[in-house]
Amino acid sequence: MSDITTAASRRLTVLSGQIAHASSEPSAQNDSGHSCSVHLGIERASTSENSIPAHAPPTSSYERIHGQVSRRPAFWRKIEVVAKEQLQEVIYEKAVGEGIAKIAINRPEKRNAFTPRTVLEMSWCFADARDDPKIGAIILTGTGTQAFCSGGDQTVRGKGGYVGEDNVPRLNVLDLQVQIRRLPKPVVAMVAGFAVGGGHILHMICDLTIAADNAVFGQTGPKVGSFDAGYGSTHMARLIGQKKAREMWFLSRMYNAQQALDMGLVNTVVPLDRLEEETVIWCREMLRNSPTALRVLKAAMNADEDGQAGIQELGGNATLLFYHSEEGDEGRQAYVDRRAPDFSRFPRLP
Ligand SMILES: CC(C)(COP(=O)(O)OP(=O)(O)OC[C@H]1O[C@@H](n2cnc3c(N)ncnc32)[C@H](O)[C@@H]1OP(=O)(O)O)[C@@H](O)C(=O)NCCC(=O)NCCSC(=O)c1cc(O)c2ccccc2c1O
Repeated sequence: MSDITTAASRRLTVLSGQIAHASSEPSAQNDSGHSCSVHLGIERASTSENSIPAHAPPTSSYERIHGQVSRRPAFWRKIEVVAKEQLQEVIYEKAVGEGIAKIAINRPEKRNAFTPRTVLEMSWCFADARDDPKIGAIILTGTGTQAFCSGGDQTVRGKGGYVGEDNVPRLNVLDLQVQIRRLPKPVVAMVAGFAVGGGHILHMICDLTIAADNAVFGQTGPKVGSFDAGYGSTHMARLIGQKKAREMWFLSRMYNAQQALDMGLVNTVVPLDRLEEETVIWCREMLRNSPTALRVLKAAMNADEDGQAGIQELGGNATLLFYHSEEGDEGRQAYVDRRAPDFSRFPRLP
């Protein structure tokens, strides 16, 4: 696809989102029995001249079967204690009756800048969401509408990193980046306001980014004496291309939501007051799909970038699936039975 076509199709993503949400959509019964309007989850390739209204009847069996998810608001249950610790700088919630977790940096007075403690708390929440078999999608966000995250809190930055209660200087957000990447469930950044510095890197690490129309993106490191020469630069170059990545870091400018969409930094842009609604819809669409398919796809896309560490992650998925098979179990059972394994009944697939 040419750059022009790509940019045009990205614009259409915004447009079709607006059409879908602005139109008077049909009502449907949701899973809790309440009346709700529905979202046609399939983008139609169309121009603005001949666009099909989103409330038109489904045109294919695929659309009829898969096209709609509920757009009722999620109902969140707050979790105050994680890893036996009271959360102080993060709000952690799970949606009642559906597999979505939400982790929000809660330092709005600092534009959600993170300290080592914030990062540690996020890490506990991600670990909890990973281990909870009911959770299939995780939202990362910041509280308030002014910032997703403004990166490391510069007031606690010491010579060797950011300093917390234990006085040890850390760059522990790097471990968090790896944790999010390795997490075998989709992580969605829900961005309102500023996503800058280390906060910009966090959204890039997430699998998807839903941006509000007030979102602002940028790298500030070269202005504040910092840089991320890991995923923050190399993954960015894969996302938006070498020239744009160098521009973003070398000039340290800010970019609005439409510019971010045009660059391929975000997946879609929606009005601020519909940010959570749209993010939840994207999560619900993913939750309908095969968790194993999503898991292995994420690992494959990581493996393409992550060298041996990526192959290890992808290989771990192969082992996990193999353990579920009779062939894999025959080896284990033979060991336990103190006999030689008999793999003769398993086909040598072409
Ligand atoms: C984000 C802003 C552009 C917002 O500007 P705005 O005008 O809307 O708001 P204020 O500037 O008035 O901010 C309100 C309030 O918040 C405080 N604040 C904001 N951001 C931070 C921050 N990052 N650290 C500390 N405090 C912050 C601000 O001081 C105000 O407080 P008052 O007391 O005065 O009310 C703008 O705020 C801005 O530019 N912020 C700084 C962005 C930044 O440079 N971030 C750090 C980049 S470096 C980084 O994040 C980083 C972290 C790592 O852990 C790394 C690890 C490894 C390698 C690299 C790393 C790295 O680069």
